[in-house]
Amino acid sequence: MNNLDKLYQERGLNAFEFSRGYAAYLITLLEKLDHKNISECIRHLEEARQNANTIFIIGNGGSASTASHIGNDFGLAVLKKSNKAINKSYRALALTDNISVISAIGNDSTFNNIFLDQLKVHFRKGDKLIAISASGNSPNLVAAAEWFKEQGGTVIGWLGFDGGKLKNIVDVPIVVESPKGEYAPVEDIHLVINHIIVTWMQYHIMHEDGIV
Ligand SMILES: O=C(CO)[C@@H](O)[C@H](O)[C@H](O)[C@H](O)COP(=O)(O)O
Repeated sequence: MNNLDKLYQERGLNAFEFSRGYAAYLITLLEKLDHKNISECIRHLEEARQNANTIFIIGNGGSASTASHIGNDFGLAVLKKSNKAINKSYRALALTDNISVISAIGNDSTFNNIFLDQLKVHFRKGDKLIAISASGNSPNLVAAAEWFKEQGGTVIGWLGFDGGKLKNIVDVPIVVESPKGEYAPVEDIHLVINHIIVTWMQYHIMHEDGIV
């Protein structure tokens, strides 16, 4: 039984109490956030921005939507706040968004290659990869991360539970440590990490541009 099972089953909570208990539990996980590795992640993103490299983002299911969200925020949310004439935004690309390419790879090859094959097309030296996975064990992410590292690229993992296989593959693991199977809080906190990073980037670039 994980913590959410316990919250509902052992305490027999109604919706109001469950909502309050879920929020309180999220706070306990947020308090354990790995700020050292979040700042290390930002250091790699900055390096990519300074050198005009691309940051690829990948994930399945709920984490695919987080990848799309990051692709939007790292690029456009940052551009919005900076001096558009200079355009110092991050070159961020979610590989979850082209259904034509994903369905072709899945249909013609194997679903395990949906990110790997896209990376084979787009990867350039100096690029970075963010792999988002609650379990850390999705085979298509593991295959993409291993190949990316073989090319000399840096891989950052936004992970959950015990970090899974990806924890030992990636260069920078940000693990929302939690009982196996507790997807919802891990996915919630990955979005919080996105917003921490994006908000910091916005201030950082506005500072560079002399706006703040
Ligand atoms: O959103 C959820 C669960 O909250 C699901 O869609 C979940 O993301 C999918 O089962 C994924 O395939 C899980 O993959 P991963 O995060 O463990 O790599």
